[in-house]
Amino acid sequence: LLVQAKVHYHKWDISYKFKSPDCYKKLAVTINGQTPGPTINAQQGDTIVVRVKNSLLTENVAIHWHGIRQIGTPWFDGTEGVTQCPIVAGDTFVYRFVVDRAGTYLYHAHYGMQRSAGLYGLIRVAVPDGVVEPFAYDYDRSIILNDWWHNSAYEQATGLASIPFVWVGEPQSLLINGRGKFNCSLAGPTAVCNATNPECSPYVLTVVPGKTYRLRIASITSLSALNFEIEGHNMTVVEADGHYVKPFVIKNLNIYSGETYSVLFTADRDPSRNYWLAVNVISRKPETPTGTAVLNYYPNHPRKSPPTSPPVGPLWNDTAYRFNQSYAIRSHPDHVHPPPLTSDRMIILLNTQNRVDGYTRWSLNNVSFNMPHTPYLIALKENLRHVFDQRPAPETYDYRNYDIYSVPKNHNATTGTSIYRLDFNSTVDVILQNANMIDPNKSETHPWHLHGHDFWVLGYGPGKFDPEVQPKEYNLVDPIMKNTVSLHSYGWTAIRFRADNPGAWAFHCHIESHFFMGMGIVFEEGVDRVGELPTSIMGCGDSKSLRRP
Ligand SMILES: O=C1O[C@H]([C@@H](O)CO)C(O)=C1O
Repeated sequence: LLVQAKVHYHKWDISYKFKSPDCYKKLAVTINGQTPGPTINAQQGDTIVVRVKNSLLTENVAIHWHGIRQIGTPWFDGTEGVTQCPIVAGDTFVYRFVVDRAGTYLYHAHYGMQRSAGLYGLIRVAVPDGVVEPFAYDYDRSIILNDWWHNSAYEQATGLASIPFVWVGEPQSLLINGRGKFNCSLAGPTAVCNATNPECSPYVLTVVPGKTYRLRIASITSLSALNFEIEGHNMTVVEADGHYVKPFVIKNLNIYSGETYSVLFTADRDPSRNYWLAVNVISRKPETPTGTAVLNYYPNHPRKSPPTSPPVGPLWNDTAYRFNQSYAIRSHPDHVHPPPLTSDRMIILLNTQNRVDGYTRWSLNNVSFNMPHTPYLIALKENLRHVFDQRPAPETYDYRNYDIYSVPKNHNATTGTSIYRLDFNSTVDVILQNANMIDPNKSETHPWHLHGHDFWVLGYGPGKFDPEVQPKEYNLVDPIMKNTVSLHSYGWTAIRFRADNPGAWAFHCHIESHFFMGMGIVFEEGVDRVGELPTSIMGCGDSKSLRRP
């Protein structure tokens, strides 16, 4: 039987609109007038075509399809500066790619700090007809989590790139499916804040007593690590970043920016009342109120407030709690993709906060990433060698002598444009090593996202990674595959992947401001195998002359 893969056509108009997702009116980047944008629904093997019209008037845009590997279409990854030139104001750009694996994914802006302005949404890919998932449920629902600021992404970016440095600070609100609640009495005299605006009425998830729900939960926060809890209901985790998980039961879920999970829960509590869905900030000292939505037991009134106060989540600084949930995630026994038992290369990346010429930056092995504005993919394929530093980026750091628990002895670093060139089809290990920041007694959590691949998560641990010791404890039996993984405070995380997808791929901290401040690198593999680049990705920097109509 030949099953015809479908092609889904979407027409998106990107524009600024006044929005009040948390009751406070501000400018947001919207898709067809909405933030979050429309959900893309498809089936494994389908093709997605998105015709993006940039109607921002004075601002460029690019859209990344987060978790979609872009096999054979590295030019449609949507990463400005790496895989394409920005889509300039007034232009239309067509993305076309295959969603080759069922699961829950995201899309979002990948240009400057634009994502923080509201351009984001979900991609839900169903299994092929006749394929049965390793768990059962009655209904399938989505939850997209975000953090929200009242100043603009421009103001934030300018502060981060200024001397003196102006940090973005904690978000004003946490949003569940694009809705939050700011306390309007705290809004300044010139602000427009209306607590009864229907745009900021809480999201309501209505459930039928006795039924089991699959919740696809995604976090697209700009800064915050979150903890998600359904008051009074345990959850069973079954999927992470598009891979089936050995089911495990939790009271609440730690979710880092760029991660997606599916959890199951059954509406089996006292049906005479409603309950809270709650998100709380973890791993940074919370200054943002709990984000809430309503779990509405049918037939109670959806606006009937739960009689309790919302869950407050775990202690924000309980690092052991977060490590333990990370350790608990294993591949589903019937869906293990065993990793190669050895690797060809080990890259160790020390993550530090630094100063470069007085600016506050983040670095890997003392190099802070500076994106050239001729995209790497074009520079590599067309052999434009002057576009970026051709010397290899640093492979490791002085791990024998570096004290990860102290403020750096010398916090000065340099900026760089060099990349990591990988042998095609080789197996690569990357060790992320966390450390103390410039201020004493401070090491934050960083969610790292790899484009173009899934990786095996071989291990996490507190303290310093020693290449002679920790690899002996890797999980080579049933490690989960992911595209985003957390690096915990003062800890290390080890991942392994096959460099089998020709292209140029970003690997970076998913905290919007941290990537902006240089916390990322680029991998290249098999670029000689990349087919002819579409000229639609060209036109900026040194690719100007390459763009043909
Ligand atoms: O990059 C950052 O800067 C601040 C702080 O270190 C200085 O204000 C913070 O928490 C970051 O993650």
